[in-house]
Amino acid sequence: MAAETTIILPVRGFESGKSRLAKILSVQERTALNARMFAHVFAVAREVVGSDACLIVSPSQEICDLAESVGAQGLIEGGYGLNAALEEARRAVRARGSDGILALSCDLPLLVPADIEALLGAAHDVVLAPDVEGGGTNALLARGSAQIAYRFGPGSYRAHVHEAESLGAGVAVVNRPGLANDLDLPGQLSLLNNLGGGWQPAA
Ligand SMILES: Nc1nc2c(ncn2[C@@H]2O[C@H](COP(=O)(O)OP(=O)(O)OP(=O)(O)O)[C@@H](O)[C@H]2O)c(=O)[nH]1
Ligand SMILES: O=C(O)[C@H](O)COP(=O)(O)O
Repeated sequence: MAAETTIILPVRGFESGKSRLAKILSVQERTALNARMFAHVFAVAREVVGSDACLIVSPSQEICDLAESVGAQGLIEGGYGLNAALEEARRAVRARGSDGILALSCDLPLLVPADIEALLGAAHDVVLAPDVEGGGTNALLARGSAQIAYRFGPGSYRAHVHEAESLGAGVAVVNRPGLANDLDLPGQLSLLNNLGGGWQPAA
């Protein structure tokens, strides 16, 4: 039977992601950091919906192989950035009949299962989790025919609200620490204290 909600996890190659941290972390350190954050978010997603309701979209064969080794679906993207990758993933998910599609960022060190459950429990067609500043979108759940265009990039939260309003879809907003605190900048590295070791910068 098709899953009620499928979670799409978009992830850049571990070596290339989090380029805004390149001034303070080496490529090896950023690789470890990205791998650690992905492992965390993926584990939480699997705990809530199960591996077979997770689709990882990435330019990295290694990451897709990793996803498939634990029963999730891996999809290699065509290479045109985050929004295009998510659209490709959404087509794949819809082809298998899932009703709800949750696009979830993989840079959320504080994420816990109750965060995803809060998104799934919101009774609206479009459910958004903005970042702490209200600029970006860290999670976007769209149900049924309310499949709004992905507008990730600067100001994406307002853009997603606008897309939903244009479609006449009801919007719920979920504000929780685990969803709002994405890690982008050096000043946010302390968020990683929530995770175990494996990413620490060299002394
Ligand atoms: N598949 C895929 N995922 C992406 C792409 N760009 C960003 N992501 C993922 O989208 C989520 C949010 O991305 P950002 O906060 O922009 O992270 P980032 O691109 O690694 O960070 P910067 O390089 O500092 O901009 C993370 O899970 C990223 O891995 C892309 O082109 N393709
Ligand atoms: O809304 C977005 O585009 C993504 O969450 C990434 O935003 P960020 O680069 O501010 O993390």
